[in-house]
Amino acid sequence: MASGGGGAENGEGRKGESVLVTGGAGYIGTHTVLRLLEKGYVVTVVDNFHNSVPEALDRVRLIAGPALSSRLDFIPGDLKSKDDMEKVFAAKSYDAVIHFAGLKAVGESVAHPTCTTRTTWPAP
Ligand SMILES: O=c1ccn([C@@H]2O[C@H](COP(=O)(O)OP(=O)(O)O[C@H]3O[C@H](CO)[C@@H](O)[C@H](O)[C@H]3O)[C@@H](O)[C@H]2O)c(=O)[nH]1
Repeated sequence: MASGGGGAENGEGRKGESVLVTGGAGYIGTHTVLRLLEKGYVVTVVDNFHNSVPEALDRVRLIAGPALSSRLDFIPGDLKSKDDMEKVFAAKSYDAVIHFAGLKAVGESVAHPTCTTRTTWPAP
């Protein structure tokens, strides 16, 4: 997160700051989203469920409870699609982006090297 004011430096988070989490339905993503909500951030997840399921975000909402979940938005989207990304950035402004929507399985990267590269280093 950017520095300057607030309590982010001592681990308190900055209430109301908006964070976009790509791949927020994945393993590390869901844990991070939950922690961000607990810290007071407004969180938007973009994910195409390439390697996860919608129920993962349902479980985050269940654990977080209705109050914290009211600060969680989900936008379906593919990082390789310029149209999808324009929708994500038209929806609101973000104070920070955390990029977890990477493909890193060795077998998949050997079988589909172009797709892996374009996803992990977004092309649009
Ligand atoms: O083009 C893409 C590609 C991926 N994703 C999403 O990005 C997320 C990536 O999450 P995941 O595949 O779970 O990766 P990690 O969170 O890095 O977790 C991986 O790495 C962990 C640490 O090694 C392991 O414990 C997990 O089992 C393994 O899934 C998933 O929701 C995907 O659907 C997209 O949205 N778009």
